[in-house]
Amino acid sequence: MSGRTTAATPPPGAAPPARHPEAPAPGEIIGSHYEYCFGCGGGVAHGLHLQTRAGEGVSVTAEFQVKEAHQGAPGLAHGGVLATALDETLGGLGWLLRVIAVTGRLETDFVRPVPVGAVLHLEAEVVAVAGRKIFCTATGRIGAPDGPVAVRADALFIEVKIDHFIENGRKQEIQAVLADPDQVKVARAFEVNP
Ligand SMILES: CCCCCCCC/C=C\CCCCCCCC(=O)SCCNC(=O)CCNC(=O)[C@H](O)C(C)(C)COP(=O)(O)OP(=O)(O)OC[C@H]1O[C@@H](n2cnc3c(N)ncnc32)[C@H](O)[C@@H]1OP(=O)(O)O
Repeated sequence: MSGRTTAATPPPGAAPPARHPEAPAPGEIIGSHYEYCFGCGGGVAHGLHLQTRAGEGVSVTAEFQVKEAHQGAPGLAHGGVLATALDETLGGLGWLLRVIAVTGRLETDFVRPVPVGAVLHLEAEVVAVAGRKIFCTATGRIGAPDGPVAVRADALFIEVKIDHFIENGRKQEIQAVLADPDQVKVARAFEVNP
C-alpha cells in the first residue's frame, strides 16, 4: 500500500539520467562530503557513518549498521533515522551526475521494522532528470543486498550551487569549511567540471 503524490514522479519529457564522464568508477567509495554530516561524517559520534559506493549507470549503494543510539521503539531503528539513511544514500547520486543537489521531497515507505544490530543494505538510482529536478528512488534491505525490503523511497532532489550553503548555513561552520582546503576541493570539483 503506497499513497504516492505525483511530486516525485518524472513529468513527460524528462530525460534519462546521464552518468558524468568523470563520475567515480563502479565500486569506488564516494567520500564523505562533510565531516559533520549526520549521514556520512566521521566527526559525528552517533551519526550513521554511511559509506557510499558508486554503482553502474547512475546508481549508488551504501550500508548502514543500526546502533543503539538509532532506536525509536525498544530494539528497533527509529523511522526518521531510516529516512535519513535513504536521504543520505540518495544524496550520493549527485556525485555520479557531478552536480550538487539537495532533497526537495522524500516519500518514504516503511515496510518492515529494522532491529538494532542489523545492517541495512541501501541502493539508490536516478530515474530521470528535468532541468534542475532529479527524480530518484532508493531501497533498503535487511542483512544482505538481496535481503527483505525494509524501507523504500521516491525522491525529488533539486540542483543547487555552492551559494545555497554559503547563503543559508550558520556563519561559523561556513567559515570553518571555507578555511579547509580539502573541503573546498570537494565543493569546487562540481563547479570546475560542470
Ligand atoms: C562553502 C560551503 C560548501 C560546502 C558544501 C560541501 C559539499 C556539498 C555537497 C553536497 C551536499 C549534499 C548534501 C546531501 C545530504 C543529503 C540530502 C539532504 O538532506 S539535503 C538537506 C535537506 N534539504 C534542504 O534543506 C532543501 C531545502 N529547500 C530548499 O532549499 C529549496 O526549497 C530548494 C533549493 C529545494 C528549491 O528552491 P529554489 O528556489 O532553488 O527552486 P524552486 O523554484 O522552488 O524549485 C525548483 C523546481 O523544483 C520544484 N520543487 C521544489 N521543491 C519541491 C517539492 N518539495 N515538491 C515538488 N516539487 C518541488 C519546484 O516546483 C520547481 O519546479 P519547476 O522548475 O517550476 O518545474
